[in-house]
Amino acid sequence: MSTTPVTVTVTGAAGQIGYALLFRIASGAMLGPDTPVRLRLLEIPQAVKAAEGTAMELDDCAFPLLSGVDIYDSAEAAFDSVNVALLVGARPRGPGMERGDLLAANGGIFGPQGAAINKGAASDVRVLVVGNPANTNALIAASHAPDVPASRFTAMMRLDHNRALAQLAARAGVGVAAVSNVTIWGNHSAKQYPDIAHAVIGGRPAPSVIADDAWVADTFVPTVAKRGAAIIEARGASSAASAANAAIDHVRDWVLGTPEGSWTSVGLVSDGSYGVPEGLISGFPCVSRDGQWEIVQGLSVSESAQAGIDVSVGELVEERDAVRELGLI
Ligand SMILES: NC(=O)C1=CN([C@@H]2O[C@H](COP(=O)(O)OP(=O)(O)OC[C@H]3O[C@@H](n4cnc5c(N)ncnc54)[C@H](O)[C@@H]3O)[C@@H](O)[C@H]2O)C=CC1
Ligand SMILES: O=C([O-])CC(=O)C(=O)O
Repeated sequence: MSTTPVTVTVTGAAGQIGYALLFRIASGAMLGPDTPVRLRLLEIPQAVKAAEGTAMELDDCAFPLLSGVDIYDSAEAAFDSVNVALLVGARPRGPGMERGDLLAANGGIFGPQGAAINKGAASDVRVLVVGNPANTNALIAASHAPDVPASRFTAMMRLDHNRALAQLAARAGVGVAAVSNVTIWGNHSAKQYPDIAHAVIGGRPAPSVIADDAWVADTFVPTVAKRGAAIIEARGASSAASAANAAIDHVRDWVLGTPEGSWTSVGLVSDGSYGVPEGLISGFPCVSRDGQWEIVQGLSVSESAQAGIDVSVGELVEERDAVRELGLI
């Protein structure tokens, strides 16, 4: 076992996702069974007491890998020496809202947090933004951290990716482990483009296993893209356990590597690949090698897929322009 703990900061630690996330990080599900972790919880002052309750429960689990829990209401203190930063703390949407409607309420959180990461984070810092609208919030945070490579700021597309795997597995009547290489392009929003063109089901191309273009276009794509709203409608609150699980999957693959032969979906800064304007944080098919995300290159993109990607990327451009207007980047 390694002896130096990895410092993991979780913002919004007293919230719903925080409650589903912290115990799994402390159990070793995120960084592996040999890596001790030191948790730093960031909350707003009014929620510090609730975070203290969560920290008491973490103690009571007696996790062998948990080397300490500290609670902060200052971003600078919480991100000092951080290796993995999970930016969850932000308002969730309610029924009838789109995630983009949260920009005005949440955008202001991510500039100061990006600046604090720039100031104090460890040189290997990896950042995952979960708080919505995640892609544009990640853009805001990255733009306040000029000394940190932009590729270290990622946005969570993994929940959409996992939703797509589950829908395909159910349709094909196979276990979810038999499905791979789905891509969620663009924005984590209702305009995302879930793409099965290169997906594999049980070793065979997904389009020929499913063999039903109408189901893909009229059922699969909207089910995945609108799943967050369906959960809010059913639960009366936004996805929490599945979001926490996706965050664990994202960071685990980033640090430990994606399984050989398969990729996942990551909100990563664009280098211009697949026509996505440079600098936007967009969903791409990605593999992780040696602890770095790389966009999978050379995939064929049909005309209709490109149209779907363009719509979603257009929304990212609008969000970027809106936060520019608000002076957030
Ligand atoms: N990217 C994704 O796939 C998903 C994103 N989300 C988003 O994650 C965010 C959190 O969701 P929940 O945990 O359900 O919400 P919640 O309302 O239960 O918890 C949010 C927590 O963040 C804290 N917070 C607010 N401002 C903060 C700040 N400046 N610094 C630190 N903490 C702060 C609040 O005090 C609260 O405890 C929401 O924006 C939600 O929309 C939710 C599900 C999936
Ligand atoms: O839909 C929401 O507002 C929460 C979220 O991002 C998701 O479940 O994908």
